[in-house]
Amino acid sequence: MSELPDALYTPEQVRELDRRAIEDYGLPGEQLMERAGASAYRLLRRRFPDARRLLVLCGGGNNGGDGYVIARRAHQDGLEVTLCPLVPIERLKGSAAAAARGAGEQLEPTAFDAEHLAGADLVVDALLGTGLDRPVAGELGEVIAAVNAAGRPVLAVDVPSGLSARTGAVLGVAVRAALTPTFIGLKQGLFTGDAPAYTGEVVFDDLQVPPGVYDAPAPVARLLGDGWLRDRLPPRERTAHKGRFGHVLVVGGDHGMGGAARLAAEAAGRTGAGLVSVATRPAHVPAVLAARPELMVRGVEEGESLAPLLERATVLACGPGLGTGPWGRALLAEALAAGLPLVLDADALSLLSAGMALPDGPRVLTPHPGEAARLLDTDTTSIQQDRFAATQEIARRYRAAVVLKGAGTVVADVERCAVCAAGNPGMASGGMGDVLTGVVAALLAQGLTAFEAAAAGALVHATAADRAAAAGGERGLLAGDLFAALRTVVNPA
Ligand SMILES: NC(=O)C1=CN([C@@H]2O[C@H](COP(=O)(O)OP(=O)(O)OC[C@H]3O[C@@H](n4cnc5c(N)ncnc54)[C@H](O)[C@@H]3O)[C@@H](O)[C@H]2O)[C@@H](O)CC1
Ligand SMILES: [K+]
Repeated sequence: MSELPDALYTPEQVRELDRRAIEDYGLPGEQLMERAGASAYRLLRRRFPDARRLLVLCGGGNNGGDGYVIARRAHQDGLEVTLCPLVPIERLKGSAAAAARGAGEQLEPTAFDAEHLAGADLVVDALLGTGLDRPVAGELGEVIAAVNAAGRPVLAVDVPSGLSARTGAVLGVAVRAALTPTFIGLKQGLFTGDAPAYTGEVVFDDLQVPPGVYDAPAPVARLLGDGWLRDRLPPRERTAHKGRFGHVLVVGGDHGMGGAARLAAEAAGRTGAGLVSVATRPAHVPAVLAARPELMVRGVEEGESLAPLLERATVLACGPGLGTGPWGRALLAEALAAGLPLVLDADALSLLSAGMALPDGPRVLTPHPGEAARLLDTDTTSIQQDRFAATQEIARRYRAAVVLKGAGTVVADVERCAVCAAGNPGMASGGMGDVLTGVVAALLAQGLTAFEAAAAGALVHATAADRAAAAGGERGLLAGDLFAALRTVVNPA
C-alpha cells in the first residue's frame, strides 16, 4: 500500500470536507471534480500503461461525474473508450451533469452490454461512491456481477461501488477492484470488513484543497502506521534494567492447551517485557520450560491460589487455552480480583460473556468476531456488518480498550478509534491470537496505556506477520514464526 495519511473519516465527514472546500474556500465543485478525474486518470496511466481500451461505467451522482472526466481525458489521449452511463445523463445534476456534457461532446455514450467487458483492457468503476445509501440490486447489481465475473482489472473511483465507505461491508454486491484512487479524505470503510478483498491498492490524493479545509471535522479514526509506532517505541535508555519493563504473568493452558500459554508468553518476551511468568497446568511445566528457559513457569493445581505469582506480576494476560471449566474459572476470578492491568482473550472472553464480573482498571479485550458476537449477545454477521460500531459498543459495555481481530483490525476505547490495515491471510491459523495477547500484555508492561497497547499491539503483530509471510509465504505461516519478526518490529530503525 502506498503512503497514506492517517486521518479516517465517515462519508458524511468527507462530504463536509468537500463542502468546506467548495463553499468556505471558494473552490468550484466542477474544478474539484476535474481534479478528481484527472488524478484518477494519471494513476490509471501510471499503473496500467499498456491499457488501450477502456470501459468506463458511470452512475448518476458525483462519482459518475468523476467517471465522465476520466472518459473525456482518456479519449483526448487517444485511448479507445466505451462510455456507459447506467443512469440517463438527463437525470444528472450540477458538476456531474457538466462533466457528462463535456464527455458527451466528444464521445457517444452507449448502453452497457456484457460484451463490452471482453473487449476492455481495463474497467473504470464510477457507478457509486460515498453516496451509496442502500443495498445494490436490480440492473446495477447485474452489471457489477458481470464486471466481477469478467475478471478484467478494475480501477474503482473513490470507493468500489457497492462497498460501504462507512463500514467496509458489501451492501448487496460490490465491485472487486485492483486499484482504488480516493480523494479529499480517507474513508474509514476502505480498510476493514470486506474492503481488503475489494479495494485492491488504495491511493490517496487530497486534490490540493487548501490545508484549512482539514481544520474540521476531526477524523473519527486513525489509520495505524509505522510513524505512529516509532513514536511509541523509542530506543531504550543505555541504563535500562529489566525492572523497568514490567512482569507479565500469562494465565492459561488447561489440559491439552499448554501451547497457547507458551505462545503468549514467548510473544511477550519477544515484544520486550522485562520478565515473563506462566501459570499453567502442572503437566505443561517441563515442556514450556524446555522450549523457552527464559520463562518462569509454575504449575497450578486445581484449587491452588495464584497469589504468590500475582504479587510479583505487573500485567496479566488471561485466556490462552484457559478453558471454561472450574480450573480456568477459578484462576480468572482470582486474576481479575488482583486489580492489575490485564489483557483478556479467548476463554477469558467466553467467561466474561457468561457473566463473570469485571472490576475497574486498565484492560484490553482482544475478541475475534465470534467472541465479539458473544460479548454483545448477537451474531457474527451483525458484528461484521459494522465492525466500528461493534468494537465501540464492546468498549463501552466492558469499559475496556478493544481489539476486534480480522482483516482490518479495529481498535477502540470509549474515546478513540484506530484501524490496522497491515496483516495477511496467513494469519488465519491457530495460535495467532495467543501471540497477539502476549504482544499487547508486553506493551502494557512497558508503560503504554490500554488503548495504545491495544493499537500498537495490533500493528506490531500484523507487521510481524507480514514480515514472516514475506520471508516464506502466507500459506503455512505458523504463530511461532512471528517471534523472530516481532523483535525486528519493536526495534524500529
Ligand atoms: N464535488 C464533490 O463533492 C466531489 C465529489 N466527488 C465524488 O463524488 C462522490 C460522491 O458523490 P454523490 O454524493 O453524488 O454520491 P454517489 O456518486 O455515490 O451517488 C449517489 C447517487 O446514487 C444513488 N444511490 C445510492 N445507493 C444506491 C444503490 N444502492 N443503488 C442505486 N443507486 C444508489 C443515490 O440515490 C444518489 O442518486 C464521491 O465518492 C467522489 O467520487 C469527487 O469528484 C470529489 C469532489
Ligand atoms: K466507484
